[in-house]
Amino acid sequence: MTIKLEIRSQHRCFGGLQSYYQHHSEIIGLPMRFSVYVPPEAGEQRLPVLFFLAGLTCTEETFMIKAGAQRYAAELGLMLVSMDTSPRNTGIPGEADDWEFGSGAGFYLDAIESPWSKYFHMESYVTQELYNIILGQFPVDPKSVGISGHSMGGHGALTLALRHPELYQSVSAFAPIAAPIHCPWGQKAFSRYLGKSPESWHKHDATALIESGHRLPTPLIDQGLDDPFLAEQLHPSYFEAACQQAEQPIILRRHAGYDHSYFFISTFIEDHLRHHHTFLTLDPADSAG
Ligand SMILES: N[C@@H](CCC(=O)N[C@@H](CSC=O)C(=O)NCC(=O)O)C(=O)O
Repeated sequence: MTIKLEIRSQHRCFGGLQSYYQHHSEIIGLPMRFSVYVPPEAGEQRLPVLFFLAGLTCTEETFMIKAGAQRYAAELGLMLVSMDTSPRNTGIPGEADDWEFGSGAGFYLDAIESPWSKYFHMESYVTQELYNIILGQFPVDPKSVGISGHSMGGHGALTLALRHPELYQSVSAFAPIAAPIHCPWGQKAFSRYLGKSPESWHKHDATALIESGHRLPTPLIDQGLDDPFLAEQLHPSYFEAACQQAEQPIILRRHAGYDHSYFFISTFIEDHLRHHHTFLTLDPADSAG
């Protein structure tokens, strides 16, 4: 089924095209916005694509404006997709009162607790509706799909790759919330979106998913050591320990002096795009065995 997309704006960028879209989302029940960068190679060719999940307070614009990814995507022939970080204007009282929860803080899961369960279906939106729009209505190779993200979006990238291994062939993250059940951001969001059951929390925690046997393509993870959220919110070492215990390959790089901002992301985005491009253009014959 072709979904009607409203083009909000389009901009030539490094020879490709940066576009912003809005559409009615069946899964959310409200309008949703997303952004796409199509590199210059696109024509008859089907391209690898990278979904980027942004963090708390961000929108579909943040990554495209601040990460500086298009220069490398144009060079590599990689399509980029980013999306808003939650449903908006739902009418739920207080939805936009707290930057850590509600609007701009959908945590890439499907809420099961009222009132959030009526609209907050970000996991299904990203893995089903938006995924099908991108694969069905853009020049994409359906076997070459990567996922990345930052902070809350890094949690989203890791958990969606772990929960839906058939959908994503490459994974990376910047400063992910790597063990949300052990940090205040995660505990606030999970208690309100998912209720009290520990089982439902574990299904959306990257570290717990590794511990329970889920696996993902070797993720590249970058973490700044001057990140003000590192000690209390992010816990990459919990994820690293679980991966070591499970013999899950992982590339975790720690960078002295870098913080949580898009200055950090823009410094290392080239490495992430090259990581995805390598995985997404591997000849299956080379990786068999
Ligand atoms: N508003 C907050 C800061 C919020 C913040 O730092 N958001 C990060 C993601 S944090 C985890 O998901 C972000 O990417 N912000 C966008 C940006 O342009 O930097 C505060 O006031 O402290």
